[in-house]
Amino acid sequence: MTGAKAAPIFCAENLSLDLGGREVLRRIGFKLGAGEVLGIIGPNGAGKTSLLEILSGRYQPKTGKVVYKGRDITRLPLFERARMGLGRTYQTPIVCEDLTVGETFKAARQAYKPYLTRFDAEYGANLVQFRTPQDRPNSQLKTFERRKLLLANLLMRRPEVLLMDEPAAGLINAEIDEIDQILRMLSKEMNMAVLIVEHRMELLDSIADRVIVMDAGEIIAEGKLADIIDSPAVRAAYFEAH
Ligand SMILES: Nc1ncnc2c1ncn2[C@@H]1O[C@H](COP(=O)(O)OP(=O)(O)OP(=O)(O)O)[C@@H](O)[C@H]1O
Repeated sequence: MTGAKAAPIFCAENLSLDLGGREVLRRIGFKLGAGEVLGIIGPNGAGKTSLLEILSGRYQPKTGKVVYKGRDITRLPLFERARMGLGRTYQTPIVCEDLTVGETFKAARQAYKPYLTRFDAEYGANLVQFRTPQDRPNSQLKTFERRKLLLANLLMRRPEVLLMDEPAAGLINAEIDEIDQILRMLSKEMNMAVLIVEHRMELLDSIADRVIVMDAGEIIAEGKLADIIDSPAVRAAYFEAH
């Protein structure tokens, strides 16, 4: 069973957030099922990244809850959420420039206990078809290789929920197609729940089961991308000045 019909594994309930004395998120809620891909779109400043920060544990909300597998994890720090199976990726794929690919895998294997094996590292690399030689310095990696390296490092811990901030940023079309295939496989074959903040409509159109549109800190539309993208509320958010 896939999509919205699956039991939710990850939920946001009534999340609000103040930053710099201003309310940047208001009453945000959604449910994410195992095997489901939920896209989040919205104009600049809508609050998408702030929401990811709450979901992954960097920000504490003013109100509301983050629930993972039925457990309230709102107060748990980032690393504890990671241990429980929540993976987060960032818009900019930052790797340690002084390490090689092999050293990066080793550091990821030993990031926290239980330490993972080379077999786990190979498993992660195979999932994203990362074929760059182990002795290659990270400083020589292109954006796509950096993204894949970080994703492989994440996947070797076998997360059940992925929170992704613009996984297609800085990629060319052929690379976006590959990311599309990888995300499809992770969600539909491996049953991971995937939440993606993404500006590339073509990627979301292809893989998102459902999309949430945010504007000025609120959810203004939700549904299949094709059904909501031309709605008056969404058009107003994108094309009318606030
Ligand atoms: N640390 C901060 N202090 C004060 N205001 C902030 C802070 N971080 C973000 N904001 C404000 O919160 C609002 C939401 O920002 P956020 O980065 O979450 O939006 P976004 O939808 O991710 O935008 P973008 O698509 O440009 O990345 C914006 O108005 C932003 O200026």
